[in-house]
Amino acid sequence: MMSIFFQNPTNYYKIILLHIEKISVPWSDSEIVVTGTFGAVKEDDTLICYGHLVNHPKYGRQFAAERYEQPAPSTEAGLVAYLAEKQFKGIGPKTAQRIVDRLGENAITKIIQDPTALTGLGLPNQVQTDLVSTLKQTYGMERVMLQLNAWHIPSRLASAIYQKYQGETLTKLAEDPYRLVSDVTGIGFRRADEIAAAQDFTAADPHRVRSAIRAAFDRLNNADGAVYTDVATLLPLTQHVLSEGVLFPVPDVAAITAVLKAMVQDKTIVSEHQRLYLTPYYEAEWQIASGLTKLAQADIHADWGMKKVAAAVTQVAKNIGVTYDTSQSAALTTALTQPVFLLTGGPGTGKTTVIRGLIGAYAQLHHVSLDPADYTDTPFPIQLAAPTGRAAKRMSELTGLPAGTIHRLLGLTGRDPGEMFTPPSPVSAQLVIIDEMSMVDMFLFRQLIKALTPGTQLVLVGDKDQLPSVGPGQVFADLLSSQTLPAAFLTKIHRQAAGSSIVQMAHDVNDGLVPPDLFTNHADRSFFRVAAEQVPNVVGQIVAKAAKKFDPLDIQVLAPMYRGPAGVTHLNDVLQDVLNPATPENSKEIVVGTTHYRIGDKVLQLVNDPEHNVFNGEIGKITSLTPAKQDPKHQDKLTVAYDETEVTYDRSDFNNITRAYCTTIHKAQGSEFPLVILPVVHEYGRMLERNLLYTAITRTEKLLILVGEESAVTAAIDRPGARRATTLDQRLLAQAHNGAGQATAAQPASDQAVQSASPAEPADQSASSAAVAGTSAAPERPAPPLTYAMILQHRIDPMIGMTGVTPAQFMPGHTPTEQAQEEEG
Ligand SMILES: Nc1ncnc2c1ncn2[C@@H]1O[C@H](COP(=O)(O)OP(=O)(O)OP(=O)(O)O)[C@@H](O)[C@H]1O
Repeated sequence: MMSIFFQNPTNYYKIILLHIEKISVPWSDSEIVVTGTFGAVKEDDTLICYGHLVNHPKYGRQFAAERYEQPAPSTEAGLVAYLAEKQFKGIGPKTAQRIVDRLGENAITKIIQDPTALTGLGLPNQVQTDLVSTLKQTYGMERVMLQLNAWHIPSRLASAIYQKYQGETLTKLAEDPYRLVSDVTGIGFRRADEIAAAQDFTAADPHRVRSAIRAAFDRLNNADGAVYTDVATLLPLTQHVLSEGVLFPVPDVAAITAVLKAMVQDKTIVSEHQRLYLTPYYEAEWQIASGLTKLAQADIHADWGMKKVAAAVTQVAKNIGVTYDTSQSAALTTALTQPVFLLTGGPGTGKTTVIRGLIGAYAQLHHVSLDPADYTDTPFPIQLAAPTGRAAKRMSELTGLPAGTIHRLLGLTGRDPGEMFTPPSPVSAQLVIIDEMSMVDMFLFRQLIKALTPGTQLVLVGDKDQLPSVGPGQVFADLLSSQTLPAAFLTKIHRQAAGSSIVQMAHDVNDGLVPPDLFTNHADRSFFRVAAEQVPNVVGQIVAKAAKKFDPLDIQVLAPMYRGPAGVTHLNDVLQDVLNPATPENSKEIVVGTTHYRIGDKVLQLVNDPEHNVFNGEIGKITSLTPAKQDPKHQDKLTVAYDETEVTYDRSDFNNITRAYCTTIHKAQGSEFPLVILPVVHEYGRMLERNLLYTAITRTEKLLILVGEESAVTAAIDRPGARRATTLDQRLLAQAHNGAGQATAAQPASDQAVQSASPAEPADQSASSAAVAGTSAAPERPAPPLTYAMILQHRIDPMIGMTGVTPAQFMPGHTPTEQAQEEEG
């Protein structure tokens, strides 16, 4: 028996008062409040709930059910009574008895699966239709929820699954439980594997192997930023994924290879010259290359003659008050006259100064006003954008013009992964300038390119040596290394004139040099030699002292990773105690996992949220906080003040923020801070790479304090970051070799990039299965020496991790017997 206090019809969350028959936790009352996700339960139902006792701030002790079971009517009499209930209109005890006599104890399942099972029982049509639909709506869902519970799927995920597949849930999961991995956020290969095991799937079931191959790609694409892989890397990784599902033995290589071939055949995977791509990645590269080539070949009506351009540059230099150096002037001239232009350079080389000049000279040459007030009805002709909110804000401050995130420019929310695969809103601008290009991943860049119309000028600015994007690809580095687009590499340091030794140090580190004075203290930088275990304590002391001189928002500790004693999480614990300790005056807290938030805490926004005008990378301060027990609606709430906005978060949004006394170096990209404190210890392991150190150093505006082990710093400088496995540079070269006509042909309206790539990459798809099989139907197109050499230089040994596997195993028609013969022979 129960009373339902509350139910949310959209996610099946319910609060129920249950009369207790039996309970296994200490409880003295005869009733208990239970919360959780429940199917269509009724007041006289019996439920078995699994979960734990919790202490609700207002309502006290309750039982939080993680899953539940509902014993189905287990006797014919129970079933008759159930079907005779008033919810089934037109069915009384006699009709119910007839149904059960005909269909037996499994009557409900039989009716749901095949409504014609009721034919011949003399039920009026309307009664029959109502019965089937009520059973499907209620018992159908209930049955699904029960089954999902039986597979130990937590209620939250169970309701997400039901919402996705509705009445077809069990049929779809019987066919292929692995579809959950791509269809429902929060379900990975291992959980799908458990459902498969419960349904008697076999270890080498093609759905299972296919899903493991996708999971292996997913790890390579997202953890390593790779766009493609090869058989020798993919097979052992797939085996590793398969071995994580402890319920099955690991299938042999032949079974995996067979599925891999099938995936190539059905175009889930593209195989080209021994490289394997998930098709969307392959297509994205071609679409970027052909879209960019089209932009680069469009007429931008910039044929004023060099004299006029030079005059505009001179005028703008005068207005800004600089004398551009030779490469800066050349960069400006090219940017003004070319449809697509790339500008790269280290810190202080004048990238922003060139952008400012470009905007001024562009306005002069095109006779456009730079006053946003003149554009109330028409879009501003120059659009400035950057990948993070902070970088956009900086861009706006330095140029005096409006700037926003790329997401905002393209109308993307940042919340729905599907939006990267649907057409973006077109961008109506004459000139688009993107800063911090090294942070832009291939899918975001593809959306940008798709949103631009040929005739729009595009200027991409960044520092190619900084960390590549968090997402897959290394777009900016590839665009530059393809040498197919007009580009300028600024190398002369201008900021040094202001007396900064940090900028020079950054350039040295980037060149792989250990500056001789690296560990001596300067006015603007110092080094604290400490052992790894002392780092948290020493960083805490430095920050405590610095907080007397600096606004705590201007002090930024950076570390490469979250875990470990010198990792972001532990340093945040230490620094929160230093900068914002719990005191009797500041005792209100909201606890999220192991984090305790208090008023005054410095926090970082982790995702783009255009709705609230706050973006990934922005840092703010908690200004008010209401724990649930003090809120009239019993909800935890906290408000964060950012530079330009205030955002209130409730519990469902708490994952969007984290403490920011210390942040990862990746998250700090696109931002600069007056004081940077940078621990560097061997504990960071393989993350200690040159471009990571370089990126961290270049976040500093005024003062840099390094803390840690000298040998860890020199080790990082000695270790250049690995090149990501991408082929965008080759695609651009192929487009460039094809000329204007081919570039247009290479991007048909339907975005059939795979087929469209044919002129440049003959028989891409027909070569596919052959390449997996180890032969190449398509002759290897000789790549220009620079790009090809780069790829060779970083090429992974194709047989790494393949002990006991021979290349012959990938030959057509290979069977284990053949392999045995080859080995014996
Ligand atoms: N040609 C020049 N003559 C004199 N000063 C210059 C020149 N170019 C740039 N500067 C100055 O050098 C400093 C750095 O320039 P700028 O900010 O444009 O570089 P940046 O490449 O954008 O640097 P960062 O990537 O670190 O932001 C600025 O103070 C700028 O005014």
